[in-house]
Formats: sequence, C-alpha cells, structure tokens
Amino acid sequence: MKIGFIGAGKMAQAIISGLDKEKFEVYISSRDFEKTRIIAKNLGVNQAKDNIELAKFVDIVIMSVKPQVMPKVLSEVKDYLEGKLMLSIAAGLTLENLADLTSKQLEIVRIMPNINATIKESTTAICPNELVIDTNLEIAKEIFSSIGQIFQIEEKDFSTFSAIAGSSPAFIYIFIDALSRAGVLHGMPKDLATEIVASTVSASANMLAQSGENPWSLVDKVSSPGGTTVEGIVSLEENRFVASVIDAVTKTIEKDKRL
Ligand SMILES: NC(=O)C1=CN([C@@H]2O[C@H](COP(=O)(O)OP(=O)(O)OC[C@H]3O[C@@H](n4cnc5c(N)ncnc54)[C@H](O)[C@@H]3O)[C@@H](O)[C@H]2O)C=CC1
Ligand SMILES: O=C(O)[C@@H]1CCC=N1
Repeated sequence: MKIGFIGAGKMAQAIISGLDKEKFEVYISSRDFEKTRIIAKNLGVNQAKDNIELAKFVDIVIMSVKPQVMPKVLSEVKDYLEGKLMLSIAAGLTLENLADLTSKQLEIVRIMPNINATIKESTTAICPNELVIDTNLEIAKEIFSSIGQIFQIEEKDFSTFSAIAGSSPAFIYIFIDALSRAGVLHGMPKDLATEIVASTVSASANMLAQSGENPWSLVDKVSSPGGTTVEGIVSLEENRFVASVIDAVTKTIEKDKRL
C-alpha cells in the first residue's frame, strides 16, 4: 500500500521513522525539494516530484503541513484526491473544514498523534468522517497502531485530546527539566539528574497504569506523615502548580479552537 506524506517536518518524520517500511511503501513531498531529498534518504523512503505527483500516485495521503498552510496545499491537490483516503494530522482543522477545503465526497480521517511516534509510542486520536468505509478506517487504525496506542474519540473532544496528548509531551519535558535543574541546583550533574528524573517519570506512569490506582492515592502512598514529600506538595500547592497546569491546558485548547 502506497502512503504519501505532504509535509516532511518534525511530525511526519516521527511517524515515518516508526512505520514498518516492509508493509507500507512511503512517499514524501515537501516545500524544499533538496531538503526533502536528504530527509527521504535518511528515512529510507521515496520522494515524489511535488505535492501533485504524490497525490496522483499514492492510495493514502497524510496531510502533515502546518494548519495555516493547509488551505493553500489542499487547493493544489484536491482534484487528485478523488477515490482516495485522506488523513490529516493538522491541529485545529475539523472534518468539516477539511471537506470544505477539498470535497464533500472525500473520505477523511482526522488524526492527532504526538511526538512519541518517533519511538513507536504515540498516543493518537482518530476520528473518521461519515463517508469513511470500514476497511479504510481499519487501514488508518493499522497505520497509527503501528506507532503507538490509538483512541477513537468523538470529534468534539479533539481539541482537548490535542492539548492533553498532542502538546502535553512538551509540558512533561518542561517538568522533567525543572526536576533535573533542581538536582543541578543541589549539586548534581545535569545529565545524571535528567537520566534519574526520566527513569522516575517513566516508571511512575507505568506504576499508575499497572496498579490501577488513581493518582492521588499514589501521592498519599509516597507522602509519609511528617515526612519530606508532603513539604514539597504543600509548596507546589502554594505556587498554584495544579491550577497552572490546568490553565496551560485551557490556553492550548483555546488556541486549537482558534486555528
Ligand atoms: N509537532 C508535533 O508534536 C505535532 C504536530 N502536529 C501537526 O502536524 C503538522 C506538522 O507539524 P510539524 O511537523 O511540527 O511542523 P514542521 O514545520 O516541522 O513541518 C511542516 C512541513 O511542511 C512543509 N511545507 C510547508 N509548506 C509546504 C507546501 N506548500 N507543500 C508541502 N510541504 C510544505 C515544510 O517544509 C515542513 O516539512 C501540523 O499541522 C501540526 O498541527 C500534530 C501533532 C503533534
Ligand atoms: O503545537 C502544535 O500546534 C502541535 C499540535 C499538537 C502538538 N504540536
């Protein structure tokens, strides 16, 4: 099966590097032919001459350009998408927006992956329009299951998913960096502190999943009465940690809805 990515930036490269190249024949096209040639070579995939050649040639097109560029690129390729399946990973663009920019007859699946696709651990939302036939939905699910865990969700929840799974790796990296910087403040080398924190964050997420407990009950298990952890928790509360995180997510959702 031939899959074509229009846009070969950070996210397309993350998805492609996780994909099984034996199963999917991958083509890419992007703005800068020379840069794209190097990307194609590094990823071990094929390069199309331009967006139109790619759209003509492949069975499935994955739109991977920035939301602001989507209208221009879709107007270029829409006449070549008839009878094909189009997937879009663009933040903020609804299935209705995407049909308005292409065709009301086109099978479209809206997708929201995250950067962890690079290591086949994306957390990906998926939502088809009403035209998508079952076999094509299964193909879309197969592509994104091969690079992580998928959640088929209602489109009304896409902006929220985009914030808590699409953008949240950035928030989590900031948290990891803050913890390791604190280690540096207290005399530890940065690389060592970061390795320690990354291991702890990863194991804490696994612990949550495997124990079946809710986060607060695990917080209570870590906090000994009169002990050290509760001092830190009170300080986080004094500095509005939870409220700050919720504000950040709300701001992210609002921006997604404005795109
Ligand atoms: N970066 C992330 O973690 C995530 C990004 N997304 C979505 O993925 C999409 C791409 O984002 P990134 O990869 O981060 O951006 P990026 O800026 O790294 O990549 C955009 C790509 O589009 C190409 N491009 C620009 N104009 C073009 C044109 N006219 N024709 C063909 N290609 C063109 C650029 O050359 C570049 O390769 C966005 O819509 C974003 O909302 C979704 C989930 C996560
Ligand atoms: O920052 C962005 O717009 C994209 C959407 C989700 C993650 N990155």
